[in-house]
Amino acid sequence: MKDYSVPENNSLNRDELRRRKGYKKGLQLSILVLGEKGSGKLTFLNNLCGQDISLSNVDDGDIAKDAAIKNGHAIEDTNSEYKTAHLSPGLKLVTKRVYLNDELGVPITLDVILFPGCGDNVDNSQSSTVIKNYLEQQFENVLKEEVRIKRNTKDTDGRPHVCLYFLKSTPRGVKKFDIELMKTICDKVNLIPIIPKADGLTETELALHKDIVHQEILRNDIHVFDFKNDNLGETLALYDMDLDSDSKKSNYFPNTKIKDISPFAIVCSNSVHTDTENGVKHIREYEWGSLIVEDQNTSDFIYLKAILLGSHLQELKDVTNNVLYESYRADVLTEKNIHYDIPSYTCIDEGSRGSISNVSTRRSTPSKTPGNLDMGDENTYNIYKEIDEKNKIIENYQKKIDSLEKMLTSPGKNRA
Ligand SMILES: Nc1nc2c(ncn2[C@@H]2O[C@H](COP(=O)(O)OP(=O)(O)OP(=O)(O)O)[C@@H](O)[C@H]2O)c(=O)[nH]1
Repeated sequence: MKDYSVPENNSLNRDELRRRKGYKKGLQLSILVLGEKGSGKLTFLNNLCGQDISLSNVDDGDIAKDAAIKNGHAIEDTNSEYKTAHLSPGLKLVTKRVYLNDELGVPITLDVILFPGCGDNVDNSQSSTVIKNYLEQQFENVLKEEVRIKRNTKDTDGRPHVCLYFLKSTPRGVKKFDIELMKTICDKVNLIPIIPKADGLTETELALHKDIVHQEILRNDIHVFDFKNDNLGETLALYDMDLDSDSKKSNYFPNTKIKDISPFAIVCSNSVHTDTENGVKHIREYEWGSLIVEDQNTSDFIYLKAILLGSHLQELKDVTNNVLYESYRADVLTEKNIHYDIPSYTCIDEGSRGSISNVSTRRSTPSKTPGNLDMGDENTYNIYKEIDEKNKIIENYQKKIDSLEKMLTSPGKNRA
């Protein structure tokens, strides 16, 4: 386990201090996992978490589930044997909170969200809408909470930060249903396509399937998470692992771009092997021998794990909040003809935080001009009312700040 204490005679920069503070508090990530029955979702999650997460014993207190069910966007999972989901029509929602530590010993709270039955019904036509509604409902919950005077965003934020979409290889390429669903949700969640059970494919078949998935994504204008120019070497280094320089031990070079290996092809297993030197590893056994799931040469599993729980965890959250949610928020407020700039404090970084007065003046101005708000709409009226109350509070604070500033800058007062 890493030591996060400040070393003697060594001053840490602000970013490093902030990072360490965050690490002490622990990290949180919400993962939505989609894919048809038997595609290996649960096995992957077990390998990712390093424990049997046993979804049959779901946590009833989960926010996402409650929120969706209350709003009629998903059918409650009354049958704890969720594995029989395909026998009954419709789509279920299962959520689970898992507590784990990453390789560096940092505590991570992982919220897992699954929709058993997705793509498994004879008629799957409603699934895309249900899942899209669920994602929008999570945004809506945050938006409603944001405009309250006393906010409790911690308990109402059920937004998944990433969707791992398991695309089983079929002789006909990617299924139409999967393309439709990915298209429907790609602007609501960071999408990362996965090719599971890569051990069932020869190298040539895998390359062909990756290429087919890639082409379908481009042709259908599906927006997948943008890894920009990040490379694999850095990803592993940040997670305290090295890309094996021995080309026999790694499929890629350290400067290989992550986007060039996507979609990730993974192999997972429920068999655990523990030894004193390498700790716990997952093994997939065959008649001819065995594979270690965590080996760099076996599949892309270890890169995906490093990306999710290490190098890109914060970026997945930032993009969810600052890009996907912001776009939803702008669309909703524009639709309702609300021209207010509802404060989004998370977007204010150190650089732009300098002037509180700028922020409050900008927000307070429109509170006196309701414009063409549809005040007949109760929801709009409530939002407007809460914004107005909030702006009044900000204005009062601004007045106090102004008078304090005057006191401080007045030479007569300073001398007194
Ligand atoms: N060969 C191979 N089998 C795998 C792999 N991953 C999972 N499996 C097997 O595939 C079967 C289904 O795996 P699950 O993880 O239960 O699949 P799931 O998508 O969660 O399925 P549902 O729970 O029914 O939705 C199990 O027998 C796993 O052992 C893999 O990488 N390779």
